[in-house]
Amino acid sequence: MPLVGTTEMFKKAYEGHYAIGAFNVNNMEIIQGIMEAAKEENSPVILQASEGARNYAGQEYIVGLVKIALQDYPEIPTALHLDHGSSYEICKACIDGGFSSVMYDGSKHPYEENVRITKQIVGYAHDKGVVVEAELGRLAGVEDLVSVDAKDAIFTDPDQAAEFVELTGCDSLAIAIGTSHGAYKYKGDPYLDYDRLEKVGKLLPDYPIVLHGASTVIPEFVEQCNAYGGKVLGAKGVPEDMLRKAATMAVCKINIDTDIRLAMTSAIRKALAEDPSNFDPRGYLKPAREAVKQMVMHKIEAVLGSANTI
Ligand SMILES: O=C(CO)COP(=O)(O)O
Ligand SMILES: O=C[C@H](O)COP(=O)(O)O
Ligand SMILES: [Zn+2]
Ligand SMILES: [Zn+2]
Repeated sequence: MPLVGTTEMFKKAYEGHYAIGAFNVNNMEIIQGIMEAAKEENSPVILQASEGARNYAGQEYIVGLVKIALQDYPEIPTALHLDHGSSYEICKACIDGGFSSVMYDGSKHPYEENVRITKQIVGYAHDKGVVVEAELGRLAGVEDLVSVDAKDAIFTDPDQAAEFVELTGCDSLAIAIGTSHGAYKYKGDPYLDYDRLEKVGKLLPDYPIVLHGASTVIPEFVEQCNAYGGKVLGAKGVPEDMLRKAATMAVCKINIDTDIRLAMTSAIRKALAEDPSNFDPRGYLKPAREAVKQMVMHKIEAVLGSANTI
């Protein structure tokens, strides 16, 4: 099967009250680990590359590696997605280069400009059969969100979200309801604004919503990092049961990068510490790839609910 867009997988996920995992990829081992997990779980998957990933590996390497993975796993519906594209030019380069889905993240721009550029990208992408994710709202840390006013200032406004989708024609929308990127998401208790998500769902029926910044920062992996010389202190993520609940609502795509980073790095630290004489990269990259696989399998089972949906 060639790369697919996300329309079909999101439709099934919406109807089935589960979500598709979008996992960030930067190299061969990460792609292989994710695809092995998708195969084992019989689940569709989204491989996503950020601008940082494009700079690190090179766009053509990423596309090439994913195409080879597809030959190995032709039965797995797989999308290749640009994560947080910051301009029309970068989205266009990915569309022209073989991606099946792109995100334009205009959330830092004024609303009108976000609408204008998103619409322009949707026009180009749809002509080429590529789907577009957009973003509205700010994925800030929520430690200061004590008041309703503060939430309204940062989180996505449901009415504006409905208008934005109508104006731009984007195929999915990332919203801000309390998640944020990285390993340090909350100073206080974890929080997701389900009321807001429900309002968005009512105003945009049958429409796929995306959650960024949805890693859980599983303590076991932080502890393993730190036990083998790491220094990851005070990290906190979104509890998995909270994400599972969001996946049963309008959320059809859940983005996970940090948990894969922690899984890989803790595996590499452990392997190096346990065999200090080893200097063969395969000695630590093999357990790292296995750690990616196990993490993705765990996410599919505990968070996404997308196992056996092919
Ligand atoms: O949203 C993400 C990628 O776009 C990743 O979020 P995490 O940092 O929570 O893994
Ligand atoms: O949301 C960002 C993703 O975690 C990708 O991170 P990156 O830009 O460092 O590749
Ligand atoms: Zn963003
Ligand atoms: Zn993101």
